[in-house]
Amino acid sequence: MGELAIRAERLVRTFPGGVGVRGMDLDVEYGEVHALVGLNGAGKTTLMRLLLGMLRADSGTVAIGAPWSEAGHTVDEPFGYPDLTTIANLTVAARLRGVPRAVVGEVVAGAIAELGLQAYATRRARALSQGNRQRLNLAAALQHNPRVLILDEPTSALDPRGVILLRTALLRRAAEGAGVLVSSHHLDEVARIADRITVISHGAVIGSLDPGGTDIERDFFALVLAEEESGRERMS
Ligand SMILES: Nc1ncnc2c1ncn2[C@@H]1O[C@H](COP(=O)(O)OP(=O)(O)OP(=O)(O)O)[C@@H](O)[C@H]1O
Repeated sequence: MGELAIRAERLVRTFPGGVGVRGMDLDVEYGEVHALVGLNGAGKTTLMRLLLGMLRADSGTVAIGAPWSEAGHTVDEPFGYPDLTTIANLTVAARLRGVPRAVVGEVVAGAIAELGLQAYATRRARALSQGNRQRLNLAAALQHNPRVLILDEPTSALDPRGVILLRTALLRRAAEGAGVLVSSHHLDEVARIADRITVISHGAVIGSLDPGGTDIERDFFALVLAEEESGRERMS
């Protein structure tokens, strides 16, 4: 196996109220979309925050194969500066990722077109709908063509057109060699874009799903219920 975009080994992070992530291993290769699925509270966001260094692990290691300027994420992102327009927000985000001043206008225009934000380009962020705020966050995460992408539930507020735009954008980034980690509750959507699907439950990886499977929802619940059953047996 070649160089990895993301590698996490034996990651542990315990919260006062219980376990967030308990001994997780995960890797993302360059050129693939790797999806994380799991029920609410399974540990997806915690894992992503650990990968991005937003949260300190109790133990375990994380390696990201790109400098910050070549990474993009939408984990815990606010929706931009509320008083700045879409264009201004994206310009700031691009400059912060080191996009040269000479090409920043072109990069921002490309991101606005890619996420379908043309009609909102001069609108202040605070006046955007929730779905368009999510598009703005995604545009900021994608516009500098990062080599490593970490997106937490990127379609949660998107309309069907937005879902298609994002799908196209992520498949393009992966085809160009980026490593993409994405969490989602939309199993059908995940099956369309992911090369690998990892299922997590109660802070641990419990298995994987075949993106080409005929009934991915059934396979998902089979894994989750088996894990819950074995958890109950351990407790009894
Ligand atoms: N800051 C925190 N303090 C205490 N517990 C936390 C904190 N952050 C997360 N947790 C706990 O860690 C577990 C995993 O939460 P996490 O947000 O990672 O789940 P998730 O899989 O992203 O869920 P969802 O699908 O609902 O977004 C949950 O039990 C949650 O309550």
